[in-house]
Amino acid sequence: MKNIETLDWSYIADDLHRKGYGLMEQVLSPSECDELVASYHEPAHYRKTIVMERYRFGLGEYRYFQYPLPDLIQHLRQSFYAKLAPVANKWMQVLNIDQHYPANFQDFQTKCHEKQQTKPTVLILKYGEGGHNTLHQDLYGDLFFPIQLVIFLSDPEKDYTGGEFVLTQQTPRAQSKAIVLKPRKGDILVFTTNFKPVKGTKGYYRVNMKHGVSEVTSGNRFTLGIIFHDALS
Ligand SMILES: O=C(O)CCC(=O)C(=O)O
Ligand SMILES: [Fe+2]
Repeated sequence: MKNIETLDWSYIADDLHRKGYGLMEQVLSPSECDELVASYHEPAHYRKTIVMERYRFGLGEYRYFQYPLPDLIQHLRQSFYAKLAPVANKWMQVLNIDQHYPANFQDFQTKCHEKQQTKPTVLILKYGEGGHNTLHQDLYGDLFFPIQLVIFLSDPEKDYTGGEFVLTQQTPRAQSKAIVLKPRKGDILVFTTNFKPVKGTKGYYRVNMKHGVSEVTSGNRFTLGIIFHDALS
């Protein structure tokens, strides 16, 4: 894994402010990705498996990790949080929302626990042919962090086809804009969980964002999602 400290954080912060997402290329090595994919089949890591069609979330399956998280994931969650908290705080400030995110992850987690949000939300997702994920937002209680990550564990065109990552951006009183991305294995996509500020003529306003995955047309696609807030259940 690349050293998180040496990634270009000012570039990512800029992209998040401007577009609501930013891509960090080749952060995990192919073997780290393969190990995570292999761990999908070790039930001891997980607290719950969700068959997506049962809830009409799409077609595919995902598993929520159990605490303690594997070291690599815990490290990514803590170190990305610390880099992203200033961006989140800036968003809340310009939107006049009374929410301050502590500088370090442990303190944020304590705030989640105080709201009974104690269950880990980190998940690994698997989509086969026909698999897809309907547009959604990952909110798991009142307290949420407005930015999250997806780590791409499979190679587009080699391991699967189709399966683009889709973001929609909904400006008040307008139709949604779609953004379609196809990151490579080992890339980390950082994106908005529910809304981001946009500067208008009379100050900042909110645009809502959702994300999902278009249909996988062949092969298998695995991703790892890191959401920073914990869940009520
Ligand atoms: O599989 C994907 O690319 C999206 C996963 C997702 O919705 C998430 O991690 O929150
Ligand atoms: Fe999601």
